[in-house]
Amino acid sequence: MRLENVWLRYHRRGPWVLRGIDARISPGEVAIVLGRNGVGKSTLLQVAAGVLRPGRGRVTDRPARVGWVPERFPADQPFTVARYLTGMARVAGLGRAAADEAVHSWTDRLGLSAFRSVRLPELSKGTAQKVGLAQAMLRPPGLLVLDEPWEGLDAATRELVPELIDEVLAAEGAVLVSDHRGETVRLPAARRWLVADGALSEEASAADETIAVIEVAVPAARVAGTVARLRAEGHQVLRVRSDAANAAPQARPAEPPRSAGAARPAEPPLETAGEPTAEQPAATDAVVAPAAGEAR
Ligand SMILES: Nc1ncnc2c1ncn2[C@@H]1O[C@H](COP(=O)(O)OP(=O)(O)OP(=O)(O)O)[C@@H](O)[C@H]1O
Repeated sequence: MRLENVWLRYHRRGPWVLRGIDARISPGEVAIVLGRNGVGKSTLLQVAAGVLRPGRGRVTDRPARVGWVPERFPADQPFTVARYLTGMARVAGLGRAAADEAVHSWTDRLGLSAFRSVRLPELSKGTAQKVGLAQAMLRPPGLLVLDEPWEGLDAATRELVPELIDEVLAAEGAVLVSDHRGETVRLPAARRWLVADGALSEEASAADETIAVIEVAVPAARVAGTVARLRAEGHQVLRVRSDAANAAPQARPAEPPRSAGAARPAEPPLETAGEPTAEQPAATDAVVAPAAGEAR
């Protein structure tokens, strides 16, 4: 999704809150929107979510399904939790049975089961906020926009927010989130968008300096080629070890993976001391990390 030269003001002659914002977020990415109070973070999120229309400029390629969680859930509605969520699920396009199932599963997951027949205005702020989260997740969103999602939530649900974000990212959704509590330290891979004076700039992400270590199991015959390929792609190979437990026949893939390297015959062993050759046991873990300074 792209924001292209987006300008927004709330009143015809009022000051512009957003002034020519250009930004882009891709599937599988999360961006934290930062900035001092009143600078326009919520405004930007609402434009991204499609709640506000820019006065000038446009938003393109917004995913069809947007989950929008406002900072304050609008609880002044005369519905019970179950009725509200079922209605929202139907609006999101789910059939009756699928809507009931989604409501059941999300109220369970967010600890709302006991509140299904409670009317929205009777909920505490934190419980109402959970209803807001549930309605955004009833159908997996292509874009999830969370305005201060940790505000007022109990500890258990605060822990759940990064999990929900990860699920959206894993399904190739994108996530925008604002946070003044510092809870986004839980999202180390997030991009950081800074709003100031109506403009947006991107801070260097902590993820750019952070190294992640991935353990990869490959058939022993492919080790040398895999190691060579990973190095050629700029990754550091930290260690290669044989893994007797994984060498059992049922742990092997029925067919070797059909990646470009895997399709080749066993490559000659690397000469690095301690690295295995094609004669070593059937399953081996290569531990890799991105090379220092590698971009995300
Ligand atoms: N509905 C509205 N009508 C008029 N002005 C508004 C409205 N909503 C926000 N504003 C103004 O727009 C500016 C940006 O507000 P916004 O809520 O986007 O900031 P924010 O960075 O999210 O603030 P906070 O960190 O306090 O939540 C502020 O000056 C605010 O007073």
